[in-house]
Amino acid sequence: VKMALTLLSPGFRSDEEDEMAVFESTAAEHGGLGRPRLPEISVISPGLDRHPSTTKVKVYLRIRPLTEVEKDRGEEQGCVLVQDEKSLLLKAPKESQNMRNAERGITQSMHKFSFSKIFGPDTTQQQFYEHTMKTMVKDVLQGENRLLYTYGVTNSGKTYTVQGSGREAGILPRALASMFMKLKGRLYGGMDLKPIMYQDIKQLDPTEVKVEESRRNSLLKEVYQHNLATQLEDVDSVCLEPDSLSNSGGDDLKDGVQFSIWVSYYEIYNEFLYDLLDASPSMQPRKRVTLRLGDDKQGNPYVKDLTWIQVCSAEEAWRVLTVGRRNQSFACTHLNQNSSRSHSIFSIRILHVHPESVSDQAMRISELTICDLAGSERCKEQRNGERMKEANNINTSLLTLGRCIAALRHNQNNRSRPPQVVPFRDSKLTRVLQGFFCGKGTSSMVVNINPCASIYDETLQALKFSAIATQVILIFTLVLMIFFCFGMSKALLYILAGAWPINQDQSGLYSVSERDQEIEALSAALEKQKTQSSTMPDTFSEVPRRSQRLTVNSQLSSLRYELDQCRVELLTKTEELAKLKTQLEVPGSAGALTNAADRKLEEGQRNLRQLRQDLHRLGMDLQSGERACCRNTGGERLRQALTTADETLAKQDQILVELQNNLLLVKADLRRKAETLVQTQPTRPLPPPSGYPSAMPGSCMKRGCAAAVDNENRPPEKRQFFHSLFPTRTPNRKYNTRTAEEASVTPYSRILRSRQQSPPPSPVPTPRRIRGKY
Ligand SMILES: Nc1ncnc2c1ncn2[C@@H]1O[C@H](COP(=O)(O)OP(=O)(O)OP(=O)(O)O)[C@@H](O)[C@H]1O
Repeated sequence: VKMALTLLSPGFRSDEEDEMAVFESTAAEHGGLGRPRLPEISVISPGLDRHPSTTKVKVYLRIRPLTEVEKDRGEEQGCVLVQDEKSLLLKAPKESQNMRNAERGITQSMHKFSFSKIFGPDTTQQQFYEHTMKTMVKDVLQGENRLLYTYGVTNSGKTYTVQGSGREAGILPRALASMFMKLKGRLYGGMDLKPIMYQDIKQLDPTEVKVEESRRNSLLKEVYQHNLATQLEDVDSVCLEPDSLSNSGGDDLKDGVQFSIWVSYYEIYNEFLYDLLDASPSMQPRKRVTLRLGDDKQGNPYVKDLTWIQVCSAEEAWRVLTVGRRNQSFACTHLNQNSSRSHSIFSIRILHVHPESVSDQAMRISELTICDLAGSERCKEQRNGERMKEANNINTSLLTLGRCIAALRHNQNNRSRPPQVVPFRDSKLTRVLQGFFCGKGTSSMVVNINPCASIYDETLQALKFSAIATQVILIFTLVLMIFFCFGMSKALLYILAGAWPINQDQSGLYSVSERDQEIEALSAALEKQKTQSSTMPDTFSEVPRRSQRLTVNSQLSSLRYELDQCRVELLTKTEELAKLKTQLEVPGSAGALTNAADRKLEEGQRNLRQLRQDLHRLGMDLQSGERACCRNTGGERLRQALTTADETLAKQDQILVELQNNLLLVKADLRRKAETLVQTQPTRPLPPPSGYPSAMPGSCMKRGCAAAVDNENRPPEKRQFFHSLFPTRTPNRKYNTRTAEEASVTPYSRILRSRQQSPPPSPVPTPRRIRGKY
């Protein structure tokens, strides 16, 4: 932590570092978590005053105390540690997602953030007002434009900060009270001058004045008619505590100038704009008329047909706000019973009137806008479809705001490069606030957080988001805006005439040469833009239609939300990585040593790579060898099976041959016996055995026929086939060449001989059957 603080101290930091989120390794070096690769703390600096004179965005942090309910629940709050008035340390609680990620080495478990000023849980409303809003009120009365917006997770104390609760008035009623206190005796009595459009003033005719009067009266009456609780008992008495009364007079106001105060109040709900001061009695809450955005001749955005009410005291102004609150969209979410589901924007316009002068030019207009943003909340936490849709829209517009601020910051930090398009048109919120980021005035951001451990992950995201909102210097973005709105020539005219619509402080920031450099850079950027625009659709002049925007479904919004969160995360990580890289560079002689070590390491790595390649090759060879071996083994098995089958077949063949030979012998024996019988009984010839061809008695052809039958019963082709397969087998011929004596001693011949006494057998079908089977 000490090292991190050292890094943050202005004396040790480069300009670039100031703009970037940085990391510092601390506890890891002392063996804290034992993860050497990731530093334990991420240090994120959202809005330090690098150049106090040019800083335009102040980022305040307010930590609210635990509510009674949260205390009863035993909520831990040790995860939020205020180190000093500008530094905050977040320590991930055990059960948080962040801690789980840290344990996996994906992120850090501790994050350090810096702010313009941190307000702890004990800060009173009065103290908060003194350090944030008080100067803004003064500036606005001097003719400046100021914006303050609150950002944070739902239930983090945004509405409490802006409006207050009970006797604890927030910055808005305090600002109103302070303003009217300062303007005592300096209010313009008439109602004939009214603010319109972006920042114009209209001279009303008597009829229009009457319309304005009746509108105002009916609105103020509503508080009594509907018995609306004003929430704050008596604005004047509550807000103006003794210390704020000191130096509250309007001594610094210009002589002879009178002031006419007008207020407006509207909300952006689900990307629709609603006038919260529309007092039409027939108006049903569900059938509210949506307001549209328009551009004036200079291209400045404004809310069309917005109700502006002239107020003559802080109390009147507060009543107007009370009526507006009645119309605002609230709902019960799982985190807040009375959660604002819309961004509410309360504007106070001050007309600086010279009663002596009849010319409008002599008049000036300034504005204080306080925007209570809806709370960011994870969509997946919402169980109700309507709440889910709201959360999507809230997150989308908040992230567009973040993208705009990031783009503005990028353009400021990279002036030599072509500027990024600032996506003001991507949401209603950024569109209506655009002026404050582009030259109309300055803005401040209040980040509200709830210290409960159970909401740690959301709080961390909100703080990371706020880290993008750093300094936005007006002049550069104003040049850009004029380029986009009026074109190059007019912008140059503005510059050359020295007629920037900026205040004294800002015009003193840049020298003529710096201005020239900017013009050159911008000219180059414009040229590039022109060439691009010839091939691409014009994204600047085409305003997306509302109907088109409405078609974006909630799933898409959710995805965009996730994506933008990832972008924020990526941005932070990239910056952290850059910082780490610079930290890893070793200076001097130690650097030479490390370089040598690095070279050796590289060499070792090369060798290792080579070894790995070799190993890989060997592995491949081994695999193919194994495959070949498998093939060989299979073939061997097959060969063995074939050999066995061959042997079996050979045995069968032998048996068959033996049987055939025996059969032939039997036949020959039979024939001999038949001949003997014929010789012994010449007058009574025996009939030939059945199955033989018709015997021709006494014919010698019968013997020849027997030889033919012998030949016929032999299967030479089959024997040839087996011979080719098993060349070592004994040729059958050997059996055929046996002598009659040899054959006569075979078992068959013995059987046949023993049968000589029995009736002649009928063996003829047997060889046929064997032959057929064979
Ligand atoms: N500084 C504080 N001191 C005491 N109580 C506070 C403080 N800040 C907030 N609270 C209390 O915390 C609760 C939530 O605050 P609040 O309604 O202002 O939150 P929120 O951020 O506006 O929520 P949402 O975005 O949902 O509207 C309220 O009960 C409020 O009174």
